[in-house]
Amino acid sequence: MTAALEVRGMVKSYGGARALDGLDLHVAAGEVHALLGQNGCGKSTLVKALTGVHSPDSGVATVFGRELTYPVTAPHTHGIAVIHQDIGVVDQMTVLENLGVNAGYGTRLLGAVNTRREKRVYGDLMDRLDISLPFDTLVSDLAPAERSLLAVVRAMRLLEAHEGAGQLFILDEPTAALSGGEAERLLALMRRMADLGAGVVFISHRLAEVMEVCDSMTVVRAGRAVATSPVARTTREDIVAAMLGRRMEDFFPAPPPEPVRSGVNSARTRLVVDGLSGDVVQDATFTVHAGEVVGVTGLAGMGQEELPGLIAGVTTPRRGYASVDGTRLAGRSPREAIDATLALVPGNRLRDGCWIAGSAAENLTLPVLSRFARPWGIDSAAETDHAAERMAEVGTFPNDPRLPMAAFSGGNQQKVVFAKWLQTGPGVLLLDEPTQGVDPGAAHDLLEDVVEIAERGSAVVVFSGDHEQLAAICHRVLVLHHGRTVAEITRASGELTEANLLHACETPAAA
Ligand SMILES: Nc1ncnc2c1ncn2[C@@H]1O[C@H](COP(=O)(O)OP(=O)(O)OP(=O)(O)O)[C@@H](O)[C@H]1O
Repeated sequence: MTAALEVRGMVKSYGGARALDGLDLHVAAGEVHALLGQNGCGKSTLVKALTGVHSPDSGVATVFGRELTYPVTAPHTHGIAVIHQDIGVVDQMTVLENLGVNAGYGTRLLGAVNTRREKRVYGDLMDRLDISLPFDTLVSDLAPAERSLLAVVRAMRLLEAHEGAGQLFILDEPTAALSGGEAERLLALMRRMADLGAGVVFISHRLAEVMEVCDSMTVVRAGRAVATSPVARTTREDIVAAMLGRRMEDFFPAPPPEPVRSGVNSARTRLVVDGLSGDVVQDATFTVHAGEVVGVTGLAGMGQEELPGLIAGVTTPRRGYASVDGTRLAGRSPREAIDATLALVPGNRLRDGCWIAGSAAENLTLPVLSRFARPWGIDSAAETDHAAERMAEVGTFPNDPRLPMAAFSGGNQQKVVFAKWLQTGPGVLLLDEPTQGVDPGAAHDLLEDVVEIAERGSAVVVFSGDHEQLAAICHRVLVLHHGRTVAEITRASGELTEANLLHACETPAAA
């Protein structure tokens, strides 16, 4: 079979640290190939080397038989397209305008874009891919998966403009922010792209999806390929063992013992949400007790993205309120919520969670900076020691608080953001997609911390589209549909399963 991508002995160091240590990789044309590994094992570094963000120190990469020369310029002319999670489509423009952004094809010199012809070309392309997107719809009105489909269509058109080159698509955690049904649409498209002859590399921490869509996989550990095999001949447990270098018994920790919620010995109510409404969320009303882990889920756009910000005062509610330990929040500032010991670990790490140019220590100590204030200024040695301890607790790699956040892999940035809020000992902890982009080993460790903090008496709310995770770690899960709570599934009922949660999200009337 033709090799879409052949990498031999690729090495890349940052300073003294080797991110790639002689990496080998073979991706055949016509297959979906999973590139797997712990956070920081070198996956993004490989992608950056193939797309010219930086050059490797040594090693050879061949795309459809043509060897790349470094630095790689204009990767699309070599047949390489990368679809990132943050896919770079413009919300305020229509689908067609987005498709035209990087395409000069329809234009004549100083002439207008030939819209009819462009629509026909893209229409044919979408037919081949077995998808359809409404050309005149604003991208902001598309479903999340459709934004990714759009990015793929745009990339494919760009590659097809270079006849002769094959097509190598690298999808870097494209489904991380999608719920189950939405992710399926993208998986189907990946399959279709491979069936049309492209080589498709799927970088993901979501192993269920890998098992579903991929033909083969390579596991990378510390910059080297440590396992490669057809997916049909491996198991999820084997993959994780290859990633971590040890077997993991359970993918998720068990929730803490269920607190008693009513009666004389009942656990104290820590969070009250009463009639809270925003743009999407309507009349959210629930309580969370000390020691409880409560999930909130729904399909994309149903309100679970908005609710954490409403509770934490990041967005001012239209109606209703939240209170923490009896203190009613006005909902107008996050500071007020933080003072009431409510912590929100935000979902979009780059937008809300971290200061990318700052060091890990500066990011981590932000909520507790006053502890390091001395008459002469900040005691940065104490600050760094403190950050190193907290980072070790959540297993950040490398454990060097002086490095800028930009030097950490995505999953490790998430661990720093997590540690930042855990250290405040929150009475109420809101976690928005807490393990997005985090590898299964690290996700297990982070969730163990969540369980522990609940055991120590915090009230925890997890907002997530990952139903397997919610079913595993929560005492009960609320399901939102068009902003309203349409179901509450409890562990005690024995009904709290991944399948039931998905069913309740997709067919709310039956829930
Ligand atoms: N600009 C940089 N400066 C210093 N070190 C870096 C830089 N970029 C990456 N690294 C280091 O290189 C290693 C590989 O990082 P990379 O981003 O390739 O990991 P990854 O496998 O993509 O992880 P994730 O699954 O978390 O996205 C990590 O140890 C990371 O800290």
